[in-house]
Amino acid sequence: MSAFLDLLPDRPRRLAVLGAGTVGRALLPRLAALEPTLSLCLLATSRWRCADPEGLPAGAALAAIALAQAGPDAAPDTVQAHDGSGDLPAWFGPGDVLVDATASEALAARHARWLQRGLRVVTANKLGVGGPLIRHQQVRRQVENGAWYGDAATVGAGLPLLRCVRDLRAGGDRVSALAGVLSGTLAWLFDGYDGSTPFSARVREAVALGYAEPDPRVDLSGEDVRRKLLILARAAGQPLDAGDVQVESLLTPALLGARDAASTDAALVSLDHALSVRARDAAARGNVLRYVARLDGAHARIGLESLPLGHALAQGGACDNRVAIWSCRYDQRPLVIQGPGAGAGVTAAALLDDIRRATT
Ligand SMILES: NC(=O)C1=CN([C@@H]2O[C@H](COP(=O)(O)OP(=O)(O)OC[C@H]3O[C@@H](n4cnc5c(N)ncnc54)[C@H](OP(=O)(O)O)[C@@H]3O)[C@@H](O)[C@H]2O)C=CC1
Ligand SMILES: N[C@@H](CC=O)C(=O)O
Repeated sequence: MSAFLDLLPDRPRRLAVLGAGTVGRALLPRLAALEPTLSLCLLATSRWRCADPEGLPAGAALAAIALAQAGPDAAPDTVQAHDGSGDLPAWFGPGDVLVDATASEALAARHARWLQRGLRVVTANKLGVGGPLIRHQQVRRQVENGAWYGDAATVGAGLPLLRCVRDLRAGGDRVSALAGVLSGTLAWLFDGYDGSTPFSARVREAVALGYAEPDPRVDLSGEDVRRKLLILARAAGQPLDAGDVQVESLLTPALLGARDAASTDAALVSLDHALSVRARDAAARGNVLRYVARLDGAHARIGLESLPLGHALAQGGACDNRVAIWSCRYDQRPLVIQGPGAGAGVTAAALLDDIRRATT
């Protein structure tokens, strides 16, 4: 069936974009580059969606959903309420492209089933291949059977990290170790931080810049980095699960206990003292703080490190990710990849690249 549809000359592929937040909104204007081979037919947030098998104008769909979100009574006829479970219209089928631009656990749990149905899945959501090992394995099984899964945006916001690890393995190389800064938010927070300004104010800025996860505690706890390290480790042939990674969380009890966005924001000040002490201590030694992920064989750990200024992993600025890869080929001096690792623009561009690959 999928192969048959792929051969149809005059039917643009349908595109569904789930998620219209920082990343989803940045993707929409870029889709014009893929017309007329691709037609946006579904746009959804967690509670509302616009859908039309013949195609939707992206700007109007976004505006209609925004009206519905502002107040259900204002919802235009073109918008329907939905339960966020990822049920798709019957007309969305094999050969069509689905983009997951959410951080939804429920949607990530559907990736393998969507692939099995013949959909091409492109994701910024790390909970698919960076979630439970079994979920990763289900997705890989579908890919081995010919399904198309684009996950470039999940690590380094599209930096050629995952591709590099996979290419090394495909060429018969063996990735023995990885080390790097994998969080754009934490890179940005610790870039130039010497403890003299409130860390909490920096976190608020990183959220405003669109670097942080929908809940910034996912960055501060190391959970976002854990997901990325799992994705890289699995690509390197290490079938690790979340519990195999030793993680140093930066969360304080006050942040752990926060119940909603407002109390999380208020609890951010609890970070200020502890982190300023660590930053001043590092500065006194001529060092800087970096939140580093390390994989050595099957051993994985993540945490805050005090590194000399000249250290390879202390380089890079702003939200840069910087990752060193050791393999048989790169055994004496590692291969190093560096660049912006978060932000709406680079992430949306990485999704667009994957959508283009999925449709050509
Ligand atoms: N920001 C970045 O730099 C990067 C982000 N990513 C990943 O991109 C994803 C999105 O991040 P971001 O845009 O910042 O997050 P936002 O919180 O800004 O947006 C998330 C969007 O997803 C929607 N959503 C949530 N659950 C569902 C659901 N079940 N069905 C349909 N839509 C749903 C939300 O709707 P509602 O408004 O109703 O809640 C919202 O529109 C995350 O997984 C993140 O890890 C990856 C690389 C870089
Ligand atoms: N919150 C993430 C966004 C990209 O994955 C980060 O800061 O790296």
